[in-house]
Amino acid sequence: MVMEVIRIDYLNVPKDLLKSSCCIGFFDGLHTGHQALLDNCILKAKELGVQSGLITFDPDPWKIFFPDRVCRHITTLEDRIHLASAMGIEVMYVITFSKDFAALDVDAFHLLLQKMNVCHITCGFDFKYASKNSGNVHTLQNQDYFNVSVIDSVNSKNEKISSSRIEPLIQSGKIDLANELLGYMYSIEGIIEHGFKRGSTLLKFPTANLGANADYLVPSSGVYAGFVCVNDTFYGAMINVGNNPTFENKKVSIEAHIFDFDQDIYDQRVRFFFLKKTRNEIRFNGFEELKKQLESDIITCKKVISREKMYVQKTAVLWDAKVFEFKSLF
Ligand SMILES: Cc1cc2nc3c(=O)[nH]c(=O)nc-3n(C[C@H](O)[C@H](O)[C@H](O)COP(=O)(O)O)c2cc1C
Ligand SMILES: Nc1ncnc2c1ncn2[C@@H]1O[C@H](COP(=O)(O)OP(=O)(O)OP(=O)(O)O)[C@@H](O)[C@H]1O
Repeated sequence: MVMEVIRIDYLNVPKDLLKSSCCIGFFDGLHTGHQALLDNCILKAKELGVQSGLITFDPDPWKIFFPDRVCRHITTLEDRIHLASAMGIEVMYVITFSKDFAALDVDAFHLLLQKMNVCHITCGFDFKYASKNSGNVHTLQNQDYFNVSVIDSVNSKNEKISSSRIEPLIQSGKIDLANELLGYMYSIEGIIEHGFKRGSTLLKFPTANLGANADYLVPSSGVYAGFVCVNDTFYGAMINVGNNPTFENKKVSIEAHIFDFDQDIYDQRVRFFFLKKTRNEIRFNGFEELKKQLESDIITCKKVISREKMYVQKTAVLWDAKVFEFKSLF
């Protein structure tokens, strides 16, 4: 079923919205902590016989208050919409975040939710809202319009799972740990661009170069076992992030050698999935050394991918894709 996406600009709420049970927050990453909120929200919707909804904000509040700061994310708004739908949410309310919206007091915020026909709210124990974060779970529970479920902290290793905990894991290359907290494989979407063509000519290792959407967090330099999703199919791949020190490139590139793949995908929109970092980027003394390393990278990355079958399947389901089985290791 296609999820409905409804924009709400300031207090202009479309008329006749259906009754809903909603969870509320920014939800970058829709990680395993967020997923507990979604599960409760969907359960309550079923109990009450109403739609399940997710209320989020766009743009990121940080962009409104600090417009000059670089602000990267685990997921774009489009990803959040896609993942929420794949996780069973029926309607997504995207509230335009502005200085006026941020200035609403607690009562005005409650009134907005009532106008949206929300009859149940699910939020986390630390949810804050309204002007200067004056609203919290206690003020939310102390109004008369809707019921509230507060979800206790979902932890890993005695620490709350949060978007801000996952971000540095991605940026430092600890992708396997980030994936554990996300519950699926981290990914970056973009368009395949032309590289320097050394891969296909001199190295005989063709690579697809990703012109990544600038909203995403980029994993640190190094080689990763992962996948490239082309036309709803996950192809096993080894991905390099870095400036190719052997060739002293000026710019950091994100490129993948896709296993058993020979399609022309220039200018296509694709998604790179990161499973696990296998090594750092190295400066080699020429093509031959690099080529030898790439041959052994294939074996290492195929082994990593073969070990993580369940995990991969879970991510593919979220992205409505099938997984292409690459040829044997040798
Ligand atoms: C799995 C993989 C690992 C790589 N490792 C390195 C590396 O350690 N050092 C390096 O300088 N370049 C590395 N590269 C990048 C190659 O130098 C690059 O693919 C080659 O120069 C072709 O670039 P082009 O597509 O822009 O022509 C790696 C590429 C891949 C796909
Ligand atoms: N681990 C968690 N356990 C329970 N509730 C959570 C957890 N993480 C987030 N929430 C709740 O999910 C909603 C969305 O929160 P938010 O988008 O701020 O996520 P976050 O991961 O805490 O982000 P950040 O790290 O940027 O603060 C809020 O209601 C929040 O209280």
